[in-house]
Amino acid sequence: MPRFAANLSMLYPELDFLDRFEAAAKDGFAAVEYLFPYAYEARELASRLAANGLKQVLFNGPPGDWERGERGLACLPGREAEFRDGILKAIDYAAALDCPRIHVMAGLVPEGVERETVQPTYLENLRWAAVEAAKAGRDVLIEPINTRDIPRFFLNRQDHAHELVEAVGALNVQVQMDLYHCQIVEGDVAMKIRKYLPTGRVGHFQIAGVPDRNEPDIGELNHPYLFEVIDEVSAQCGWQGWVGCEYRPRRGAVADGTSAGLGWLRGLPRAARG
Ligand SMILES: O=C(O)C(=O)[C@@H](O)CO
Ligand SMILES: [Mg+2]
Repeated sequence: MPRFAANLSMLYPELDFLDRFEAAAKDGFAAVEYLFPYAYEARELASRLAANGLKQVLFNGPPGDWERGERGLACLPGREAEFRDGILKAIDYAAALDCPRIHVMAGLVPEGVERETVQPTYLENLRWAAVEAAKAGRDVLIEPINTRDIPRFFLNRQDHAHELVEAVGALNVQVQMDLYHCQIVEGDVAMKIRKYLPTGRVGHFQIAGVPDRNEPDIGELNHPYLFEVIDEVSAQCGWQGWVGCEYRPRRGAVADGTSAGLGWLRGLPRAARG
């Protein structure tokens, strides 16, 4: 089975953020990811990781003004200086948390502007981020996201993400393949895993039930089958990454907490949470 990381931005909403580390470890996770570390001192987060024997495997660069709806700066002409400051801050956090990857959110295509118009800005920003991250020994990830959840998001499809990674041409730029978004936008998920994982350009997976982003055993995707596909292809190509559990608990959220909804994980053959 693949190795699973708990997404602490979505799992354990019944707990304060800093208490979610212990909860994930108690549920058997060996790794965590979350959206943003910036509201906390890096040393506080590092001590939570260490106290609970957890690895940090992913977080996002600063997204711009999240409360006002911004979802990344990478494709926004005129925001390059802010983008660069954010990437440098993220690299500092990644060093302090010993986190190998940073997800750089693409941002929204401005109203009335064509996607192609902002692509040069996106590529230029990614190239710059790749160089800075490489100096610090980190990978930069880009993630196609569906437009039902984030209308006008610049990057929606796996093929576009892989074209952009090729265009940047840096070994430390990879695709964050979120199977939830992939199913909503384009489907044919198993074949896309088979197509893209052997390229060495997939840095991380994420999962959630489709369509409602709840536990992976709710909805239209057959995750045990997809995990077998990831296992089979990984065995052939040597992929050793993580699968982030990025869903909003439905089964356990109210009565018993997130743990009660983890039956899908406990039920997997040779369940590997770390
Ligand atoms: O929404 C997702 O999917 C993510 O992985 C986030 O990092 C983007 O907000
Ligand atoms: Mg995701």
